[in-house]
Parts: sequence; structure tokens; C-alpha cells
Amino acid sequence: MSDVSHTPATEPLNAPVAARSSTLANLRRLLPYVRPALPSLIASAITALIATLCGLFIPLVIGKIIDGPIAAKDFSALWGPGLLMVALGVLEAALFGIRRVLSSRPTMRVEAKMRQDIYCRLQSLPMSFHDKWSSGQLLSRAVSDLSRIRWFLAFGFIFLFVNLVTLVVGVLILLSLAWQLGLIFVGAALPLVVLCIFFENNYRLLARRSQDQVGDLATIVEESVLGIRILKSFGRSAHLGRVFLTQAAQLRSTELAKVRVIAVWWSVITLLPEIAIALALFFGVQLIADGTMSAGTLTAFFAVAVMLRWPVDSIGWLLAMLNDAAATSQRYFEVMDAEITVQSPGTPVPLPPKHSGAPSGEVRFEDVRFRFADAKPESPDLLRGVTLHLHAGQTVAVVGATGSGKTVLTSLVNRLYDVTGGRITLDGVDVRELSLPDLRSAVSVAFEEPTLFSASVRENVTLGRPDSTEDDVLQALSVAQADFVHDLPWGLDTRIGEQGMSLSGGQRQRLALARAVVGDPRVLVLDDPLSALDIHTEAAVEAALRNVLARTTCLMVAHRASTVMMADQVALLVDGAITAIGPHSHLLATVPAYRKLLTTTMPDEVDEWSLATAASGSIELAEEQR
Ligand SMILES: Nc1ncnc2c1ncn2[C@@H]1O[C@H](COP(=O)(O)OP(=O)(O)OP(=O)(O)O)[C@@H](O)[C@H]1O
Repeated sequence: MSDVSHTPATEPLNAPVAARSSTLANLRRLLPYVRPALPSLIASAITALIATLCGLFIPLVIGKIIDGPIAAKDFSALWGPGLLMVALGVLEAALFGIRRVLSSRPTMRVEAKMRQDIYCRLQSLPMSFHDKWSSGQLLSRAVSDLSRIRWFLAFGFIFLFVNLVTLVVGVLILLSLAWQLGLIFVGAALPLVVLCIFFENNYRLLARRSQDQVGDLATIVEESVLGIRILKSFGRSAHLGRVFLTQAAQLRSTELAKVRVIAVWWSVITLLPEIAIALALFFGVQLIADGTMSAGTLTAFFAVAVMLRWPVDSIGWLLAMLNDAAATSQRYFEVMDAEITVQSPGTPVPLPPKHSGAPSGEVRFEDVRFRFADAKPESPDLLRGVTLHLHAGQTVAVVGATGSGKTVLTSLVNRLYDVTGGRITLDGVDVRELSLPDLRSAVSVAFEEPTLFSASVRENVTLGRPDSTEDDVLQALSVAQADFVHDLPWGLDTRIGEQGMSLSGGQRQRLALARAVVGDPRVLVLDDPLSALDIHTEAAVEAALRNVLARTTCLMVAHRASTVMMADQVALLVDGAITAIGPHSHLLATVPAYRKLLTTTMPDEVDEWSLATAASGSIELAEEQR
């Protein structure tokens, strides 16, 4: 638990990932999303620019008032320029309001579209991707990160443009008012450019690190919430609390480092204009004394110079915003660029139709090999030439030592993983030639770990088959012995899963089984889905399941003798290959490795009695006697 995974899990903590691509390159990648919003953003930027320029012209009017009506003591002449100032002020305020309206909606749409796309991408990415990435990193990328991009587009992007243009226009006005004094400001601006580059380099790495650390924190919070029962039981809440605090401290020190960079930057950009203003004042007074400049012009000059303080001061945090958005974009596209290795073929082959009455769903594993992409080079393939034939309607149980690859083997049928050698066919068609929706609606699965979603019982059961009828649902619930749902407060409409009714492990397993069997799937893949049931409920489920299994091809992973006995054939998986196949009784009698496996993994269930019975080859008799 203390080894908190990162981005992805294989990367070392605090890796300087931000160095991989430049800020501009990262921001450029947002263009496809931003393009539809560009007209509104440009309109918003122009509106903000006009508003800012309105503000910038007010000092010029003040200068004219001082040199005109005030110098001439003609107060009746104040009305015109006075009204002009009020009009400029009102226009400035109104335009800033319009700017906000113009940019809000389109930038929210950009954020929503990006969030929608990353969610869809996460759904399409293969299991090999999800095996590697921590949920907190994905959560932060899909939820909290994206608001930074909206803030940048709605505010940072617009004001970077507006403030830079304002600075250029402002400096031109200063030069036109008094070029000698204006040059002092130009001179002060040059070191700012160098400092901008220095600041940008430092801040970029910190922005990226901080966002990664937020993702790590999200992972810890998620793990500690999901695992609260274990943590409390083992009294390890304090331990995880310490891990959390360590991570939080790291995030805090990154945030403080960001603040330090901004603080240094801010001090410098505050100091430089102050020096420029002091020098301009010194020389300005001399120009007035020489008679080369009027008091009104000098007042206007300083009023404009003061108005340029905000555009200069803001550059620091606008650049910070830009770097935060660039880091967000980089993190976002790390997910969006991940390859979807398991997808439908360009021209999928249709599944042969089901013949009513006759079972379909013949599955063949032909010399199937599999290895994880990140397996150590020296380690052998997990599956090394599995050949297995499931006739339509047949039930085959796979038995093997723990970690031998049973779950992976079953996951290859509906392409949660793809084979790395050989092929698997469903009714004669390579599963990779079928469209994924076709394949996944033909192959239903139930895992040992029953995942239920925050939805009603009905929605959970019909997850894979939304078109199921009420009868289908009731039948599936009956097969899975899940009739307890009728006693829930709102029956099938009771909300379960996270934030819903709390169900027992066995109840959850039975609902997951009902979800798998609803609507008579062509192939049923059961990965030890009855492990949490008591023996009586298990026997009742198995009895009801036999009717379903008579019509369906079933590949099941079995750990318990009682489950194995439901199978027509049992395949023994050893060292990545099927080393024996036959009825349970036959294997028990003739294959020592199988017997050893069952007697070591199921000592309570395979006793002397069942061994003797099995040796006689009459498992049916054994069941009757039992
Ligand atoms: N990313 C990976 N890289 C290399 N090996 C992996 C990776 N992920 C899982 N493994 C290994 O692959 C095997 C997966 O086996 P699988 O889960 O199919 O076992 P199993 O037979 O179903 O076990 P059990 O009976 O305990 O459920 C394990 O030995 C595991 O250590």
C-alpha cells in the first residue's frame, strides 16, 4: 500500500515527464477541441481588448482636461471630456460583462467534450491499459484536471492576448506622449522577456508534478475508501493515513515550490516597472522644467503607465495558468494516445445465426498462447499452446493451480485480452473477426468478484442485454437463486451497488450470475462465480443452472469439487497447457496431478469416499447417493 502507483504505474515517482514535449506543443493538441469555440473566444478577446483600450484612453482624456479646461480655468469646457470619460468607463464595464458571457458557454462545451471523449476512450482501452494505470490518475485526468483547461481558455488565453496587445498599444502611447520617457519602459521590458523564459521552464515541471501528485492522492483516497473494511479490521487506517500525509506533504511542497517561483517572478515584474516609473518621473520633471513637456502630458503619461501595471503584473500568473493547462493537456493526451489494441475489425464477419432448439456456441482454442506485454523477457508465456474444444452446449471446467492462468484463459474468449498466438473461434469464426458488440453479446461472463453498479437491480441484471423482457429478468433471478430481490424495499427497482442497498457477498454473486445468464447467451464464461455461496444455496443455484447449461456452451473456472461436477468435461491446466481432459471421475481416477490438485485445494470436498466413487467411474451414482 505504501508503494503508491503513478502515471502509469511503471513510471518512477516524480519523473520529469514534462520535459517530453514543449508547452506550446501540448497546447496545440487542444486545437481540435478548441476550434468550434474559437469564433466566440476571438469575439470575447476582441471585446476584452476594446474594454481595456477604453480604460487606457481615459488617462489621455485626463491629460487633455488638465492642459485644456483646467489650465484655461474654463470649467464649462469640462462637460464634454467629463462625459466622454464616463462613457468610456461605462463601455469598459459593459464590454467586460459581455466578454464573460461570450467565453463561458463555449469553453464549458470544450470541457464537456473533452471529458466525454476521455470517458469513452477509457471504456475502449484494453484491460492491459487498465491493469497498469491507477484509478486516481485516471480520475483526476477525467474530472478535476479539465477545469484548468476551461479556466485557461475562458480567462488565461484571452487575457494573455489582451494584455500583450494592451502592453504594445500602451507603450506606443507612452512613446507618442514622450518618447524619451517611453524608451525607459521599453528598456525595462527587455529583461522581462528573458525572465519569462526562465520562469516558464521552472514552472512547467512543477505544474506537471503537482497534477501527478494530485492523481496519486486521489488513488490513496479511493483505495482507503474502497478498502475501509480491511483497513479498519487490520487497524491500518493510521498507516494509510501516514502514507496519505506523506503524499499530501509532497504535493504541498510542490505547490509551495510553485508559489516560490511565482513569488520571485512577481517581485521582479513589480520591481522593474517601479524602477521605470521612478526614472520616468525624474526625467519627466526635468522635461517640464525645460518646458519641453506640459503637466497634462506628464499626468497622462503616468496615468497610462500605471494602467499598464495590471497587464505586466498579470503576465506571471497568466503564464502559470498557461503551463497548468499545458500540463493538463499532456496528461490528457497520454490517455487519449494509448493504443486501443482490442477493437472490432474493419469488416467484421457476422456470427452464424443461432438455430432454435439446437444449442450453438462451439468454442475452439487452437494452440493458444498468451503473455502479458510487460512480462519479464526471461519468463515463459503464461499460456503455451492451449488446445481445447467446447462443443455447442457443452460445459467444460478448467482446473489448475492458483496463478496458472485460468482467469486469463477465460478472458480471451470475449477478448478482454487478445491471444498472442494461435486463435479462438466461436461457431467457426475467429473471435478477432467478429465485431466486439456481437462477440460480447454472444459471450456472457460472471466473475468471482461481483461488481455491481449504482443502479437498480433491474438495470444491473440487464446491463449486457438492455432489451431483456421482465420474464427474462425473473427467470435469470430464479436461476441464480436471487429471489431475495423481491423482498428489497422497492423490489427490482431498489438501487444497489455503491451508495445503494448494501448486499452480502453471496447476494452480489447471485445477481452477477443472473446478469450473466439473462437472455440465454450463446456462451457462458463463469470464473468461479459461486465461491461466496453456502453449500445449500450453491446446490440450489447449480440445480437451476443445469437447465441453462443444457442450452448453452459454458467455460467455467472451478475451484470446488461441487462446481467441477457440473461440467461435462474437465480440462487440467498445467504449465500453460491443457495436460489432461475428460470427465471429472475419469481424471480423478487416472490423473495423479489432478487428484493431487483437488485433494490439496479441496480437501474437505474430495474425501476418500468421493475418490473411491470416482475410481469406479460413476460420478452420477455418487451424486445420487449424496
Ligand atoms: N501484467 C502482468 N505481467 C506478467 N504477469 C502477470 C501480469 N498480470 C498477471 N500476471 C500473472 O499472470 C497470472 C494470471 O493468472 P490468472 O489470474 O489467470 O490465474 P488463475 O489461475 O485464475 O488464479 P486463481 O486461481 O488464483 O484465480 C498470475 O500468475 C499473475 O501473476
